[in-house]
Amino acid sequence: MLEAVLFDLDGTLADTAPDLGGSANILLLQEGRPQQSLATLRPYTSQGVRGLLRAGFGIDPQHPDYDRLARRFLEIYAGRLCDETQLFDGVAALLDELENMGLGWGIVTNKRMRFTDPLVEMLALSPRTRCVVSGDTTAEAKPSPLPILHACQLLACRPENTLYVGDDLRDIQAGRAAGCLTVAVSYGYLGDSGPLEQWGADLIIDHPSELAAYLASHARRK
Ligand SMILES: O=C(O)COP(=O)(O)O
Ligand SMILES: [Mg+2]
Repeated sequence: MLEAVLFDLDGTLADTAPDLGGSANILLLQEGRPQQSLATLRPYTSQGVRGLLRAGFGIDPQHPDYDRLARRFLEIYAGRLCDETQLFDGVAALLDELENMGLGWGIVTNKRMRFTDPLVEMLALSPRTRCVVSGDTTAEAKPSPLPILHACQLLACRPENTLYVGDDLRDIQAGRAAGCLTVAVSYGYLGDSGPLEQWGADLIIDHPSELAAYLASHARRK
């Protein structure tokens, strides 16, 4: 019997790529570098600042300019967390459906708290989500199972009766390591982790409505 559904944030609940990519382009402009299209930056947004600096500047954390550029990028992003960010099509209806079914849902993201908390507020999800676990809430971030296990404690649900939904290989790895059922979404950022059919997810969906349909046939009222 399903007890709860936990979601990744970037690339799963919310399309944060326009603000992350937009922030990267502001930084590129300030540094006198050429702009990148959102289509180019989009797959890298799954890896947060590290991915965007790799895409925009071709640098990794070992590079001497990395810390300075990462700090600047995060300052810029903090000022435009939700200018263009919105829930993916079908997410609002899915969350309504979960609540109608009496299933609690929560957020487990690798985004840091200082960005997650205001963004969740601006997306009007704060009163609805049963937990917000960020990349720095627990000692380790995904692909460690710790954040998901922490969320299960907060929701008082058993991992084996919980779905974890995400758009990156590390989401599926974390969910499986926590003992959850896992769902991979193909509409997110996917990253560079190879075909999602090979991630080992229990279910793959192309649109949030497919999860609603799956839950309607599997979930029981609490
Ligand atoms: O900001 C990140 O590092 C990625 O965030 P996510 O875990 O919600 O996809
Ligand atoms: Mg994601």
